[in-house]
Formats: sequence, C-alpha cells, structure tokens
Amino acid sequence: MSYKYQPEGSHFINGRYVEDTTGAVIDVIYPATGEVIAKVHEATEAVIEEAITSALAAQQAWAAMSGTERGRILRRAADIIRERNHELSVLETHDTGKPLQETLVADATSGADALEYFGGLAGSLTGEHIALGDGNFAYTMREALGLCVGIGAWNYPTQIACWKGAPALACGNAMIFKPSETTPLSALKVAEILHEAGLPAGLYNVVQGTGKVGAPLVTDPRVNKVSLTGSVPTGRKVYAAAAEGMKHVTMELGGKSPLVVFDDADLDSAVSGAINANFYSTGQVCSNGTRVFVQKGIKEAFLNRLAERLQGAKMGDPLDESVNFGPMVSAAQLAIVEGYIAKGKEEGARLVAGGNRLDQEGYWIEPTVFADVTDDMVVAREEIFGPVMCVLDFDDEDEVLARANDTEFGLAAGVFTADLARGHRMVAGFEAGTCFINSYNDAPVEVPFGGSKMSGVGRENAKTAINHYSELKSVFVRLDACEAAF
Ligand SMILES: NC(=O)c1ccc[n+]([C@@H]2O[C@H](COP(=O)([O-])OP(=O)(O)OC[C@H]3O[C@@H](n4cnc5c(N)ncnc54)[C@H](O)[C@@H]3O)[C@@H](O)[C@H]2O)c1
Ligand SMILES: O=CCc1c[nH]cn1
Repeated sequence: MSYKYQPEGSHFINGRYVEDTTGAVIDVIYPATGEVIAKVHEATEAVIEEAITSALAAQQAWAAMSGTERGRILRRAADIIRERNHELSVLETHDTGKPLQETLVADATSGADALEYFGGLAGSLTGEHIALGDGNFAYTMREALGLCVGIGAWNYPTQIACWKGAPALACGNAMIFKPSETTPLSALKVAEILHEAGLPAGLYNVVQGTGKVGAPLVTDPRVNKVSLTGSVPTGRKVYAAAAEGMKHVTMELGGKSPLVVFDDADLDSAVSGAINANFYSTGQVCSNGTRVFVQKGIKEAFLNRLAERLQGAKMGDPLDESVNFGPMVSAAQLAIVEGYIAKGKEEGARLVAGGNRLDQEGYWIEPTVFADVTDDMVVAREEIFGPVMCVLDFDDEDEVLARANDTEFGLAAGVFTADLARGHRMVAGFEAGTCFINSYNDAPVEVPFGGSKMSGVGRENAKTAINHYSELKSVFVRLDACEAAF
C-alpha cells in the first residue's frame, strides 16, 4: 500500500534516502482526520552507525572551507525553501495538523530565516588578537565542535530542524537530527533541500525514532554536542546523559509562562496578546503565556472581550486558508489536554469558554478558557501544552511579579501596560529567558530564544547561538626568549 506522503526512505543519510525495514514501524498520522499518511521505520543500530560515520567523514573538510563558502550553501537552501514554501507548508500541516494559514508564514519561512541569517554570519566568524605587552600576544581561533546531535519536539518540526541545523553548519559542524517520532516528515525535506543547495553528503543526516534512538546518539562518545527541544523530564535525562561525556548542550524545554495585563493596557491589544499566547498552533507552543494575570479592574471587560474574539476562531479543514485553529497533534496529546480540563473543573476553576472535544475524526478540542484560577491549582502549575488559557486575578505590581515568578519554569513572560516604565520594571523582575512588552510569542531569528530555571540551558538564534556551536582555542605567542626557573 502506498501512502499520501510516503518518503523515499525513512532516513536521510550521506546525501540520500536510506531504508532499513527491520526497524520498528512508526505510523505518521494526519491529526485532522486520523488518516495514516506515511509509515517510517525507527533507526536500527546499523542506521545510526551509518549516520555517525558519514557525518564524521564529511565534517573536517566542511570546517576547512571558508565561512563564506559554507554560508553560500545555507543561503541557497533558504532560497529553495522560500520557493517551495507552499508545498512545504502543506506537508507541515499534514505532519502537525497546524492550519495552512499558520504554516505558510511561521514554519518553513522561519526555517529559511535561520538558514539565511546563519548563512550570512558564517563568513564573519572570527577570533581576536590580544596584545600582552613586550611584543607578546595571543589570539583566539573559533573552531567547530565536530558532530552535533539535534533532537526535536513535534510542534515546530521544520523550524526546529533549521534552528539547530543552520548555526551548527555555519560553524563548520556536522549534524545528525532526530525529529520527534510524532512528526517525522518535514526534517527529511530540510535535509533534501540542503543537499540540493550543495551541502556535501553526510553533513546533515536525519534519523527517525523515539527516545530509543535519541539516547544512544546522546551518549555516543563521537558526538560533541547535543541540542534538545522537548519537555523538562526529557531534558533532565538528556542533559544528565550528555554531562557524563562532558558534551556541550542546548536545552530548549517547557514552560508555564505568565502574561500580565494591567488595567491601563489597550484592551484589544491585550486580548490579542492572550490569544497569541494560548491558541496559536492550538496552544502547542513552548513559550505560551498560559497563566494570564488580569488586574481586577478590567477582569470582566477582558473576559467579555475575549469571549467575543473567540467567536472568530475557525476550526475546519486545516488546508482551507480561512481556518485558524487546528487539531491537537495526536490522540495522546488530546487525552492529556482533556485530563487537564477535567482537573481544572474539579479544582473549581470557572470554565468560561470551550472545554469540549469535537465529535468527529481527528484530535479536535475547542479553545478553552478558565477564569478564577488560583496559583495552587494544577492547571496553573503544570505545562498543559494545549489550548487552555488560565485567567488569574491580581491587585498590584509587586504581588503579581512574585506570583508570576513562583514557578520552576522560566521560559517566557509578557506584560501589557500603557506605562512603559512599568513594562520595563516588570521584565527586569521576570525570571524568564524571553520577555515581551505589549506583544507575545514573537520569535524572529535575530533575537536570542531560550529559557531560564528548568526551562533550559543556552539560547537558540541570534549571534549568541554561534557560541553554542563553536568553541574558542586560545594561542599564546612569545616573541622574546622563553625563560624558566631552572
Ligand atoms: N523551549 C523550546 O524552544 C521548545 C520548543 C518546542 C517544544 N518545547 C517543549 O517540548 C515539549 C513537547 O514536545 P515533545 O512532547 O515532543 O517532548 P518530549 O520531551 O516528549 O520529546 C522531545 C524529543 O526527545 C526525544 N526523546 C525522548 N526521550 C529521549 C531520551 N531519553 N534521549 C534522547 N531523546 C529522547 C523524543 O523522541 C523527541 O524527539 C513541551 O514541553 C514543550 O514546551 C520546547
Ligand atoms: O515552540 C517553541 C518555539 C517557538 C516559539 N514561537 C515559535 N516557535
């Protein structure tokens, strides 16, 4: 039987599709209908070994090329992605269920931005000269780490494949990328396009599988760096395993971020911020501001306007570009979200919108809002990773800042206020890596992205990502005689 989006092979290694049917079968399901659209096989030991040896064979020559040459290939790949944006977005929609309205602007295009940005930076990576007196000096050389492993979550498959691959390749590394087993298709296209753009074979390999494939990649002594996007429990395991081998890490993990709305905020703008912070990608965004603290003076106006604006949420065929709210990614994620909604009701939160699963094929649930949520409720403490907004009340700035920070997570935080001085005071106090004033969930490639506390280690994007995919070698040069005590 052939499937609608069946790739030529499950894996992409050494510049070509590779298959090993002895690996466990993974069904790829279109979340909007439950239809199986492809089947891939989990990587076997032999497949993993081929991915590692071909990457190692290619990496040194790649690192020896000039940054400008490397960058040219990445920028060419960005151009190809943009030319094929529609086709790639349709695939991403099938991989994830996210509406085409979104994938057309936020997925392949975000991947292309990363390839273009890091392609542009590649030629400017340098060390520095350090004068030491008496004519002596030192210099630093920026060197590639070697073999990097990228492990992805299922919410932004193309974006994650590129956010990790682009800086890794720009710095002269090879990358083996393991997508989430839930969304294995888009990363294969990224690999195919990189090679079409001229990337030498072996430098960006994709292997499929669950944590059973991720774990041996993380511990393999030939791997120098691991970048994970995933949940905190997985991050704990992967970070610990990588530390055993003293590997470089980037951990992009989960959150339960606060969004604070003061009563002087522009109401519609704040409601837009709350919608973007909770319902984009059907709530499956790591940085979502799911604890929406609303100052008591505007609470009812906020909830009324939110209820009106929710009438504009359109569920339906995700390929219809007027649809703006898709299904959950999987039956498992839908069950998790339903469990949290039940918990919220049980704990006494007031359900003011949604809460129901749609009685149809696929993994559909309405955008859901709880009001009168208190800090101790499970729905206010745990990451739900679905379209469930919790609205909490507050009186003043000091109180809300302390409550916003009262969480083990620290990925993001936002504030809506007409008083910009207060906005800056709030973000100075937030214990979070990525903050927003009068906006929410923007993620341009030029800006560092990542979390504090349990939400992660390191940053993706921006110039700072270069520091996470390269290391400095210091060279001391003595021009006068070298002396010793004896
Ligand atoms: N901070 C960010 O940038 C960011 C972005 C997107 C998603 N996320 C987070 O990701 C989570 C949702 O994604 P998910 O359900 O795919 O996360 P997950 O933690 O279940 O899985 C993430 C990836 O890790 C792999 N994995 C699992 N166990 C492993 C192990 N022992 N060794 C190596 N790899 C292993 C999985 O196969 C998958 O590819 C949420 O918590 C969300 O907040 C964070
Ligand atoms: O899901 C996390 C990363 C992200 C945030 N906004 C867009 N992508």
